[in-house]
Amino acid sequence: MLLHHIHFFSISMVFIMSIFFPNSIILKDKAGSPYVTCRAQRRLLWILCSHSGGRQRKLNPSRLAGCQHVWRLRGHRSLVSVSCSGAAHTGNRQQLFPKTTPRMDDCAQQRPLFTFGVIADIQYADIDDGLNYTRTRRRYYRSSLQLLRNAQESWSESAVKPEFILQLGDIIDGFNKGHDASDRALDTVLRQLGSSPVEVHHVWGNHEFYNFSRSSLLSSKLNSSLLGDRSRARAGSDIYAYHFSPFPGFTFVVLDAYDVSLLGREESSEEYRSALSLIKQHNNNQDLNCPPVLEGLQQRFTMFNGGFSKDQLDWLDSVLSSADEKQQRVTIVSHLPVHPCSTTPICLAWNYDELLAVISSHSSVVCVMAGHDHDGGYYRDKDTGVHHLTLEGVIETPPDDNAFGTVSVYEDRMVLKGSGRIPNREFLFSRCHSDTDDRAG
Ligand SMILES: Nc1ncnc2c1ncn2[C@@H]1O[C@H](COP(=O)(O)OP(=O)(O)O)[C@@H](O)[C@H]1O
Repeated sequence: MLLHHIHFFSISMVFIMSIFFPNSIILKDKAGSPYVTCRAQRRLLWILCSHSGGRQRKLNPSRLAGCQHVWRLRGHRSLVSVSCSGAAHTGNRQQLFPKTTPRMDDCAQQRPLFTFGVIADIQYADIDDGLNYTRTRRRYYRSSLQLLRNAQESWSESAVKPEFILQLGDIIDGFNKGHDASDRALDTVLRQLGSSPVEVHHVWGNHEFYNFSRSSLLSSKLNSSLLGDRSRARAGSDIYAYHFSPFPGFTFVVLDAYDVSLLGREESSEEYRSALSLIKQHNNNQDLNCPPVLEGLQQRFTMFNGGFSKDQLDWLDSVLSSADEKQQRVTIVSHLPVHPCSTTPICLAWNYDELLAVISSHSSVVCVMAGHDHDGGYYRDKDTGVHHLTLEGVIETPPDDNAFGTVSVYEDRMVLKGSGRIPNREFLFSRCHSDTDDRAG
């Protein structure tokens, strides 16, 4: 009964408002679908989402407002049907959006729920260009800062402002350490990143540990875990892993791929000893940065890689269980790629298989994003439907090119708009491998 009253009230409110503010209440797009356009109407939508059906939902007006000024209401072409905000009675947000979504080309016309920026391996240093270890790729240490600037300009000019930026690790290069320039280089890059108000989630890569100890990283601006969900934000005392939810129904988990590693661990620590024992089981070389074999997955056992401890995997397992229950979409973020088909084996996480096992036991994971392999890569896991994206690195991108992406998130997919050498990709959320899966990516 109460629901009917609320429903009637919502229809009446929109009707009355439309008489007084006819142009600001309902606008129609070219297809004739109505938009929510004014603050009052977003507020009304929020009230309905929050209270209808007596269920408090995690939506608030500022989130709605930040969320694009415009909310499309599904399939309702008449004024009265705006009361479809009462669809939130069921607590099912999907009903506010089309169930059948258009293909990628059409997504450009569809308003995303939210967007975010991605960028990897900036590796800034105020030094001349150089080459990678195998001397096959040029590294542009100085101009990587300009490429970051390009990314930010593009994000700040975009019609839909990103909710956040994912910085996928290796923000400054290890060479800074040798020049006693670690702090200066980090300040330079963070100042650039701070020039726009959008929040940045930082992932830690091997170059973070070439420059800083784990404890100093934890107390630095590269620790963005305070932006994460406060309850059970972190995986463990000095493990840098946390999760955050930028939009109802979506969770992002930042992982610490160097939790088990020789990097960032004191030589006297138990963690160092056990990581050393692990790598030595697979790599007999004097120089542990030199891969143990020339081909195959065993190449991953080098000192510039690392892995995930049992504590972190258990924590991830519990985060994903909770996400499964809430039917959320989870994107996992790690510096090291974890699927052998999404990268060259030399860049894989040591115990990538254990992480994949955790992922495959949960229905909520839709995507894994990583950096480290500067050539980038992509693979959709045929068994789980999870998309594994390895983003091309800024550091090996010429100054006249670009390497960043903007991801638009919809109910049933994410669409990566790549800039420069990053290709456009589409990540459908369906779990099972179907005929539509192969066109992803
Ligand atoms: N094949 C290799 N053999 C020996 N050392 C290597 C090899 N590849 C990389 N290294 C060393 O490992 C460290 C990390 O390599 P680097 O190329 O800087 O990593 P990234 O790809 O993350 O930028 C550097 O000190 C580099 O000299």
